[in-house]
Amino acid sequence: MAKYSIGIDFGTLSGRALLVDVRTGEEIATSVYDYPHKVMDEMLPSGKRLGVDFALEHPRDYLDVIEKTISAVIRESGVSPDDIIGVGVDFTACTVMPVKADGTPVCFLPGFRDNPHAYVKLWKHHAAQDKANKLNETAAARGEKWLARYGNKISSEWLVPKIWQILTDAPEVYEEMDCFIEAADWIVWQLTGKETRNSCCAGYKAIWHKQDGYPSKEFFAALDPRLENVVEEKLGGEILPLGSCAGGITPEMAAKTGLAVGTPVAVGNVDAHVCVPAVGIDGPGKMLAIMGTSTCHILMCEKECSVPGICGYVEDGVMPGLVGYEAGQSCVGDHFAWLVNNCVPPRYFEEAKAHGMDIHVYLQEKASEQKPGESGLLALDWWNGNRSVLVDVDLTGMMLGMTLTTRPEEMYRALVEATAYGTRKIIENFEENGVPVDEFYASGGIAEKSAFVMQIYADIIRKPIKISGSAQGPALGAAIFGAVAAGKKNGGYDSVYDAARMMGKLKNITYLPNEENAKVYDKLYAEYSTLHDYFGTGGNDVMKRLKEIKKGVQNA
Ligand SMILES: Nc1ncnc2c1ncn2[C@@H]1O[C@H](COP(=O)(O)OP(=O)(O)O)[C@@H](O)[C@H]1O
Ligand SMILES: O=C(CO)[C@@H](O)[C@@H](O)COP(=O)(O)O
Repeated sequence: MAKYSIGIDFGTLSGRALLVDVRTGEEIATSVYDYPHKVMDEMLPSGKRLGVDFALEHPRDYLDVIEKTISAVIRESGVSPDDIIGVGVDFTACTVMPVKADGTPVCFLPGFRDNPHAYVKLWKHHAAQDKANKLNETAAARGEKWLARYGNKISSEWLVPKIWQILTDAPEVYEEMDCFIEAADWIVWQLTGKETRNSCCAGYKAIWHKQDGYPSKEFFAALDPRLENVVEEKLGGEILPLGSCAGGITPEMAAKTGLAVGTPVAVGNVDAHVCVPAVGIDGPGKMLAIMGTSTCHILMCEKECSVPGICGYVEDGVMPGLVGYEAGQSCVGDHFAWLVNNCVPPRYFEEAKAHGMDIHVYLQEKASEQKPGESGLLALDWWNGNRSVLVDVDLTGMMLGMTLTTRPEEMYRALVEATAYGTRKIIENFEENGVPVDEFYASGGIAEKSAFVMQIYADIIRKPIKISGSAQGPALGAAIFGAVAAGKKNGGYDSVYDAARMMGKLKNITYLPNEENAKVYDKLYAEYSTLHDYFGTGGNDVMKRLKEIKKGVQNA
C-alpha cells in the first residue's frame, strides 16, 4: 500500500502544500494560496504608514494557507488521510514574530493591531540595520568567537537585530510577548499544539550553536542591559535537530485540514536548506542555488572553515554529519520584477500578450538575440542590498553604460548577468576559503522557468548546472523531512540520506558553459568586480550617503 507525506512551503508571497509518494517522490497533488496581505512594506492593514526598509507579514495569511491547501491536496488526490504518514514545514527565514505563551500573535491582540512591531518581521525587513551594525561592532570588540561562524558579520535580516529593534522602538510589544519565534516553528506549534524550535533556524539565524548554545548573557547585556536574559525570557526551550518529530496533528487541526489526528509533524526547516535532499544531494562539494525572489546558496563540507561574508555555517545544519554553509543574494528575481513593473513600456506588454507570452519570457526572448557584452551595460545586483559577500543592506543598485538607444530587454539581460556575477563572487569566496564547490545545482522558480537565465549563469560561473526535478523544491524537501519524522516503522525513513536518494530528483537537463560566451563574461566580470569593490568596500560610500539623505528627508 502506497504511503504519502505532505510538504508545506511558506514563501515570500504565497504558501503551498504538496502531497508526495514517499517511495518514489512522485508529486500527486499541489495547492497554492497567495497571502491576501502580501508583503506589508508601506502600510499596515489599518493604513498606518511604515518606516523605511520595513517588510512585515500577517500571520492570519499563514493560518489560511494551512486550512485551505492541505484539505485541497487531500481532496484532489483522493488519498486516505490514514495513508499520509507525515507532514513537514519550511518557511522563509529569518521570518520572526512576537507571540504570547499560548502562541497567539501579539498583532491579534486588541491594542496592538496598529503597532508595526507586533506583526511578523519578514526575512527582508531591513530596518534594523543600525542594530546589526552595533551588534557587529560589539561582538568584534569583545572578540566573540562565534562571529567567525557568520562570515564576521551578523545580517540585519537575522533574529537578534530584529528583536533588539522591537525592544528599543516598541518596548510595549517586547513586554507583551512571551516569546519571539520563527514563523516555521510557530506553524509547527499551530499544527501540533507543542512549542518547538528547530536547529536550522536557530543555528543560521539566531546565533545558536550545538555545543555552545546562544551567545553569553554578558554579550547580550553589552548590547543593551535589558537584553541580558533575552534567551530565557523570549527564545524558548529545547532546540531539536532537523528530521525529528515535533508532535502529532491536534484534533482541532485535523478537523480544519482533513489530516488524521496524531499524524507526525517534523520540526520546522528553512525554505532553502530543506531543498538540498529534494535534488538528491547527499554529500559535500555540491552547491545548490535556490533561485527565486532572492537566492540562497547551500553547500556542505566535512570541515568547519571561516569564510568571510557568508550567512553562516552550522554543524548538521542541512543534513546530519556534515557542516552546512549558507550564503545568499537578497535580490534576484525581485530585480526582474522591478524592471517589468517600472521600466517596460505598455507596447511590450501588448506585444507579449499578442504572442501569448508572459512578459518575462517575452523580454528574455528579445534579450537572447544579443551577444554577451553587446549592450554595453553592466549592473550591480544590489536593488535590495547585498547579503553575500558584503553583508550590507545599505548598498543599492546601479546600472552603468546606458545611452539613448538602451532598451528594456538589454536592461533585463544586464540585471540577469549582474545576479550571475554575484553568484560567481560567492562561489569564488567559498573556494578561496577552503570550501570546495565541485558541482552546481539550481532549484526554485527561476531555475524551473528560465533556460535563458540558467544558460547565462552557466556561462558566467563556468560550471555545468543541474536543475531540480521538482518545480516545488522546498515543498518536496519539506515532504522528505515529513517522511523522516514518520520514520521507517510508519512507512517513511529513518535517515534523510535514504529519503533523499529515494525521493530527491533532477531534470534530465544540464546547462553547459559556452566557452565563447564565457570568455567575454570573464572580462565583464572583472569590471563588475572593480565596481563591486569600489562601491561595496569603502572606495566610495556614495550609496550610503544617498540613503542617509533619503532617510533624513523622509523622516522630516
Ligand atoms: N520567466 C521568468 N524568468 C525569470 N524570472 C522570473 C520569471 N517569472 C518570474 N520570475 C521571477 O521569479 C521570482 C519568483 O520566484 P519564485 O521561486 O516563484 O518565488 P519565491 O522565491 O518567492 O518562492 C519573481 O521575483 C519574478 O520576478
Ligand atoms: O534567507 C532565506 C533562507 O535562509 C530565505 O528564506 C529568503 O532568502 C527568502 O527566500 P525566497 O526568495 O522567498 O525563496
